Amino acid sequence: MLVHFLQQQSATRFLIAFSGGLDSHVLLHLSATLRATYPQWHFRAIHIDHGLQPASAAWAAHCRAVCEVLAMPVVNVALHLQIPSGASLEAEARQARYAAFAQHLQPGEMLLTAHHQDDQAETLLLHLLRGSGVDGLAAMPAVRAFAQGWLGRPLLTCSRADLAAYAYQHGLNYLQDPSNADTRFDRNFLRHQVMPLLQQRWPAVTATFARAARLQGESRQLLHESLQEKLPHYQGSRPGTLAVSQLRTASLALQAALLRVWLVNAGFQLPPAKKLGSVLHDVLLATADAMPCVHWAGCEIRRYRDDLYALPPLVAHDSTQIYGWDTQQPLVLPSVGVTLVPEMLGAWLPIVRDSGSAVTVRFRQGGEIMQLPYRGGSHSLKHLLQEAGIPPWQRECLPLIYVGERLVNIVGVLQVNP
Ligand SMILES: Nc1ncnc2c1ncn2[C@@H]1O[C@H](COP(=O)(O)OP(=O)(O)OP(=O)(O)O)[C@@H](O)[C@H]1O
Repeated sequence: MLVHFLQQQSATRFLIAFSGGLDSHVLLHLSATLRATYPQWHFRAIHIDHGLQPASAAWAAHCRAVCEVLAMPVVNVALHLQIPSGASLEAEARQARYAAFAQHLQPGEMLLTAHHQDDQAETLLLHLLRGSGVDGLAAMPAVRAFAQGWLGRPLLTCSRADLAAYAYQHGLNYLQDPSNADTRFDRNFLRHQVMPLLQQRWPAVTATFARAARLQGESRQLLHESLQEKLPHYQGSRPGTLAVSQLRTASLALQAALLRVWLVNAGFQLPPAKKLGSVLHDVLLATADAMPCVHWAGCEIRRYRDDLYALPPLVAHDSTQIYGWDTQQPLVLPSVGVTLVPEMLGAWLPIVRDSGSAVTVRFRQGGEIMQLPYRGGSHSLKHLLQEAGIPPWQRECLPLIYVGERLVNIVGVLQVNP
């Protein structure tokens, strides 16, 4: 089954996530035995030492030794985790583990983990217990994009018993993590208490659950494809935004699904159900002049006029700063993440260079004026920004380029020539 899985992939380089436990030891061993017959495939392993158990350094040494015997190149990563008080140790370790995998995965390489059918059944149940929808119930896909390559799970069709039989047959010496027996953890409780009971009555329950997850995965994919097709019809007036009025014509279920796809496309973490509800009720239904904001880890949803924005949290910025600019080099403005280049001065550049006029970059304080000769006279910055539809939270962060005391460029919005 590993051969069949690998033959279906476009990748030819594989990084095996090797914890030293039964499942990943079998995966490592199977991969090592394939090398003679399939020289086009290249394998290496990675072991992460989370440093959370007294024996973890000895486990890392064991993994190194196993890889040496199998002549398998291995990357050893030792993590020094600081677990914030109140945080879940498991969740923090997992996050750090996947960050390390991502860091070491080469472009076009596929990370292989040893998740199997029993893991899949447990994952499905855990999601069911959390009240997940199709995304969660699809549990773990066999292949998904990951970092600069992919994450593949070639053993999803094998049961734990199959893997144990293989390990026994080949005399594999694998590690047993004592925490796997601790039924205070939900997954272990399902594994040791719930699944055996279900198996007494429905012997094929593990395979059945895994099939249910696979079917949900297919539904998820169809849904995803159809939503990606629909999304452009809901585009707002500015790049990356959604049109509130258009969204409101959709059913509630479609609104929620479109929001999720939009957020995932933009690389944001999905909101908890309650937050998504707030976006649907408080933001989409707000009056046109309201400026609601809903936020969760790494994301803020804001609305301005008819556009819905998803943004990284705004960082505090000192708008009283004034930068002098010699216009010879680009000017980096770290507080707003913008770099100005001399060409932004347009026809002012030769004048500035000849006359030696001072060029400064400022931010909005209130009361600024811009002269627009082609529209006759002076216009307030506030009015010009409103006219250009710039949302209020962006206004304080827009660099304003001055030649002497004359505002000549509202960066990204409006520029005037001499
Ligand atoms: N310390 C580790 N070093 C390298 N690979 C690991 C390590 N721990 C886990 N893995 C990989 O992840 C797979 C799943 O491990 P495990 O079931 O312990 O993790 P989980 O937290 O339950 O699942 P997930 O990684 O999906 O959250 C293992 O089969 C192995 O391939």
